[in-house]
Amino acid sequence: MPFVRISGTLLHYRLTGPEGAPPLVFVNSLGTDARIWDALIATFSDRFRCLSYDKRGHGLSDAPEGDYTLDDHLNDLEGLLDELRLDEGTVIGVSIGGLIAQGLALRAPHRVAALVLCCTAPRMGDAAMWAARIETARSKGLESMADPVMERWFSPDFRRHRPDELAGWRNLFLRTNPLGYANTCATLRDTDLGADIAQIRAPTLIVAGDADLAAPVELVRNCTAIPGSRFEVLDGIGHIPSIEQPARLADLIQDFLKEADHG
Ligand SMILES: O=C(O)CC1=CCC(=O)O1
Repeated sequence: MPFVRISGTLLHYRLTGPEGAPPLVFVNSLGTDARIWDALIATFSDRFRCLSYDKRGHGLSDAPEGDYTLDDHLNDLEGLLDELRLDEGTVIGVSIGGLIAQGLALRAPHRVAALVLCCTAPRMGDAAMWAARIETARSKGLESMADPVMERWFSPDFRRHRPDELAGWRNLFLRTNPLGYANTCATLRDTDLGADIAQIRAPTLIVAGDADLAAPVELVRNCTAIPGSRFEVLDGIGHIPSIEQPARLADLIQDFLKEADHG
């Protein structure tokens, strides 16, 4: 069954690939669900055990009431890994998913063989910006945000040339539970790992997109405080490289895993 209850919260997950193969764990961004990883997982699931899940407040997972903390997300992820008996893996996160990945590497380093941080930073946005988004989501829902969010997620080229995909991902955003969305914005409002990430010892690949308006290249560069990390910029790509250019992202991850001796 692709559902599991962690401390009362129902989480939806997908697990593919050979049993016993090295795990890849995928963590989604705000306003999306596990489907953003499908194309990438298709290229890895012949030789890796691939876990993706809808983080709380998103997709088919529960959207509990109240502001979510980084620890809530980490408890969910560690609970899921325990339940599926995945002791250690490469954790690949985008945006808030990358923040959760950094949090896991700090809280449970033994579980993180390597990190892939896409379009993320130790601190994203500021408190006032997240407070405004929380207020809008709670009082009016997500409709009024959909167009600006698509501009932040996707490059101008993607929006111009791939209108059906744009419409589909917009639908995904609009079908997100507004309260789950707002409660997740609270995690972003309250989390700053800037003083901590220099302690991370996992081999780390950092990926930015030069057309990303949500996490501009210079913001993502803050992740390079992780010692020994490798920083790559994908040209012409927005905030969700696993959707816009999964093959280019897969190549970067494959090279990195080989170098880190995990592939
Ligand atoms: O601005 C957006 O909606 C994109 C985003 C910020 C944090 C996250 O996970 O996605």
